[in-house]
Amino acid sequence: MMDQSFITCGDGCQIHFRLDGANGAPILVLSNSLGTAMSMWEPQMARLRQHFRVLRYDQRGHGLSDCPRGAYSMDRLGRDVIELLDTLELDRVNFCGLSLGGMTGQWLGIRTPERFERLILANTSPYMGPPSAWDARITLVYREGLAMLAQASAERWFTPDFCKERPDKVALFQARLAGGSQTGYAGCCAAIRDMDMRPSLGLVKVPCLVIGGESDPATPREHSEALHEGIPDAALKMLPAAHLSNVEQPHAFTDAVIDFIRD
Ligand SMILES: O=C(O)CCC(=O)CC(=O)O
Repeated sequence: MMDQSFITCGDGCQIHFRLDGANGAPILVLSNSLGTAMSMWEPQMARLRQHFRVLRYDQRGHGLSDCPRGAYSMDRLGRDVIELLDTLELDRVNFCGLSLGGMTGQWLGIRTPERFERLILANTSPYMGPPSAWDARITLVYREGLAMLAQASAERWFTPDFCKERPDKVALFQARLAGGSQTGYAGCCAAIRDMDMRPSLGLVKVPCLVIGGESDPATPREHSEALHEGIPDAALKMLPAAHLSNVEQPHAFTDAVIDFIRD
């Protein structure tokens, strides 16, 4: 198996993945948010690869992974990870996901806790209703395209101070969003729309670190607190950031991940 390649999932969808770091080091899987791709983890990679064999993948509908038409589900996004681990013959791993990636992480913690040593659930939520808001976003994406979302998304992803200080980074993430697949973005919106993991959080029998953003308008503090309170073995760390806290606070985010897994 090459360090960068594709697996084919049970439904025929190809998932793009990449491995970095020393063979034999503990495995850390990184799962991206809506409208990004594995490149969102660049701020973490220099340090994470010193400690872990890092397995990044593009969520279906994003990056180089396939973008099947229609509504995706959290069940399907979770199975993508399990099929990736099975194909790479990885029995037990650590997992860190942000937002959509963290929702995938919750599904994994509920359904397949035996495959995970530790879970990091960043800037995420067990429920992001109302469903009508997601239907409206899906309609907008198909009607207007992803570039239309760039301004509003940047305002949820980054604080005003960060936008002033790092317009280059903000522009990069906006360009990546605009260059993504409408079909894939809309498919993942449907998975979030149909998700409600609140009743099942007690089944997450894996030690978790919940990371929240103090200024995150997409998944605000109460969402992080709901995870912290609902998952039996969870710690909470709030960072001074908006939604993409790993980009806005790269050092604090990376420290939190390394400290939690190596604890
Ligand atoms: O970021 C995600 O993965 C889902 C939450 C969301 O829609 C963030 C945003 O673009 O506002």
